[in-house]
Amino acid sequence: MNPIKTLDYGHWVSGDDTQRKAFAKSLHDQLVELGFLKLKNYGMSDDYVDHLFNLTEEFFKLPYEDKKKIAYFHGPKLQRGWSSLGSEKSATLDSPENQSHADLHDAKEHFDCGAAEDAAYPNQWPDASAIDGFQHGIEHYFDQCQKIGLNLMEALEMGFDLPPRCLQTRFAEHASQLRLNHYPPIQAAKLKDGSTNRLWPHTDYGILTFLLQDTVGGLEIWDNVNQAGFIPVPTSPRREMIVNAGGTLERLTNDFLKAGLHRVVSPATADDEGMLPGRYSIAFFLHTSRTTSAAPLPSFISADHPSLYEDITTFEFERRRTEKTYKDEAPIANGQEQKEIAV
Ligand SMILES: O=C(O)CCC(=O)C(=O)O
Ligand SMILES: [Fe+2]
Repeated sequence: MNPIKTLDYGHWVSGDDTQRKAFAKSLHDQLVELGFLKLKNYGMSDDYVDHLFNLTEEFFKLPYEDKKKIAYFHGPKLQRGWSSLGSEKSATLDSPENQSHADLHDAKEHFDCGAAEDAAYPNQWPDASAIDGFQHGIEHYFDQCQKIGLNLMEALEMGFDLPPRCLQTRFAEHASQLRLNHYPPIQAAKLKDGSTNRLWPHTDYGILTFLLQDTVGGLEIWDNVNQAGFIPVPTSPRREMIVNAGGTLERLTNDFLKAGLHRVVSPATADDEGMLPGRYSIAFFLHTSRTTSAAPLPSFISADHPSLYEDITTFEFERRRTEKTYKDEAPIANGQEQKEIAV
């Protein structure tokens, strides 16, 4: 049986005391045991989510020249705008099996943005004339996710029996990020040759990630319960929101809770010789204010379990992680090369 449980978010926001306590306990248990769960009834209709996926598809279908205008180049700034195929290298992150594989490619392109209020790192949007309603639609979804995230922080405080508001007060600044992912159609055989994957195993950096995926499949999570390999995340029902714990939460809890390792591969049902269809996903990364500490909270430190992490800011933690993924960055491929990398 698939161990990813589905929690009813409605029980948290409008349930009675018993339902709220049960939700907080399940959230805690799922994150501690597996690092993943799914949410239903999170307040967005199927039509709304369809609209988001339509905007996502429209963005990636824009001509190469339009995307290039808002290309992100690695540097001191945070990721904003379009990252071309192969520019980021998730294989250099933290999977036990791929630590030194800087030459492995992710067969995807993505678009990143922060909060509209995040003046320190302004967003880069495509021309409004090229794609109607994109900025407004994505900003709106961003705000919905941020609200869900803050609500879940209260649930986590209850689930972990932490002092009230000790997590919620860490979000004064708007430092979360939203990523649209596009995995272009690719020959299944290309993923089997060992150098390319849709997305190599990695953990995310923030507190929690909220992920929506389309119906193509291929997302797999590490089975932390049995330690017996990766297990597929079912694509149906499509509208459930997948939640996973990120690296900052792992640090704050002093490893009491581990960040969920995940990857995107060929779906199990794929024909080994054929083409995999293109795939889209939408990931929201809930981050604390950049100046807050990423050292373990006092509640998770004891004589038996001393602090495992140095006291750096969450921003510094994220910066170090991003630095790794752009190691050996290739120059941005031109339009034709983009197509060749994809197939
Ligand atoms: O595409 C997916 O399903 C996963 C995306 C992901 O893990 C990420 O963007 O960090
Ligand atoms: Fe991820």
